[in-house]
Amino acid sequence: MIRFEHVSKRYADGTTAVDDLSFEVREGELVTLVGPSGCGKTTTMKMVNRLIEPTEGRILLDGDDISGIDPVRLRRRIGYVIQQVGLFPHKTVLDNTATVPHLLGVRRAEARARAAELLDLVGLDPATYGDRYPEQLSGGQRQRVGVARALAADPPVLLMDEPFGAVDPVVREHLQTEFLRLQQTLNKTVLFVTHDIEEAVRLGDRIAVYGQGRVEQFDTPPAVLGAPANDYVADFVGADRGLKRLSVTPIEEGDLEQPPVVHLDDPLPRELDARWAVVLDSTNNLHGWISAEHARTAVRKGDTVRDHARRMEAWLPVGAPLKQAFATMLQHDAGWIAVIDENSEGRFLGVLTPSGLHEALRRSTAADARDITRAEVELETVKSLVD
Ligand SMILES: Nc1ncnc2c1ncn2[C@@H]1O[C@H](COP(=O)(O)OP(=O)(O)OP(=O)(O)O)[C@@H](O)[C@H]1O
Repeated sequence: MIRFEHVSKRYADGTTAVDDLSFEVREGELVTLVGPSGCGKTTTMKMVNRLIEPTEGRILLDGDDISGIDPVRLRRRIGYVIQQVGLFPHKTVLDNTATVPHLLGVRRAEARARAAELLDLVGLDPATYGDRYPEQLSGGQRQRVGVARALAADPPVLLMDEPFGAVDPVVREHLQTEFLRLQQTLNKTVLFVTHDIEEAVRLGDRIAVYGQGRVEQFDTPPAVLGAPANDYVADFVGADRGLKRLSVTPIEEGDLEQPPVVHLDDPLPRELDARWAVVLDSTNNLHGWISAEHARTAVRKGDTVRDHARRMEAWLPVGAPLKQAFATMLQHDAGWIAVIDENSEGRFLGVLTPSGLHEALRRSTAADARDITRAEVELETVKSLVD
């Protein structure tokens, strides 16, 4: 979708801002560009909408060399969100959002109706906020209007340059969560600049880690965290990368163990093969659990599992991040957590235990595929937490 082919940018004063960049952002993919200040992220982004022209190489959008596309036409296909949102101070929130479609010839009423939908989509009630002026909004609300405005012309591509950089960490996390949810339905092709590795890892399908003007590693968050390409990347992602990887590694079915299972209407068993069993209903959905000791001591003639089962307080869908599993285990002081398939009405799949969690992390490093020994991959932090 967006393809960089040996792209370099040298400024007149001799600064090489970007040096021989080659990578591709696939359709519907969110790629984060992360690196320290001055490493060339913004330059990379501005070359995509031709605010800056490369000195060498070419950039293709949907297979077309953008140097042959009129910049104004090009920018209609590309939404742009920047940190200083740049809203028009004398226009209302609704009019700010409707500006671009209106400029593109959409009738005013239609543009405003669409703008109202978009404000709703980014979590701002148009009835409450539509008639306000930018100065009457909080920083986070202004950023949302910035996102809504960039989406207004429905461009297939979004460029986002530190869009959540100017708000406090709590609002920032909130905006990130909302943006991820939005992206799940919109499926835009997104290039997202940040200097914050946590943000890059959280949002990116893939991450480009920049050194000075060069991409040092371009890979998925688990791969960057699990197998940094070199010392520079390892240093940049931080010593706690093992922990960070917990947030980007999903629970897979293969990570799960199969405990003994009983059904609600079964007679209460006197003996179980383990200290506890999972209790399912007649459609194999998760109901709860039962402890072996309780079954042994409490059983009376004619009792069924239903009479003694305890409801499950916590479970997770398959695909949830390991961090959530770990947090849930800690919160409930539980040695295992049940995992269900939300797509098939909550069918029980198995349980995740600390050792399953540890194995999942190992898998996620792709260490074996890269032929590096497990000892080289930093798992110690997590290991010490779960052992
Ligand atoms: N017009 C210019 N003339 C000369 N050098 C420039 C110009 N614009 C940017 N640079 C230099 O190019 C390099 C890359 O700048 P760029 O803005 O792309 O970095 P960045 O990674 O986005 O940094 P930040 O996170 O601080 O925004 C920097 O060293 C910067 O000083």
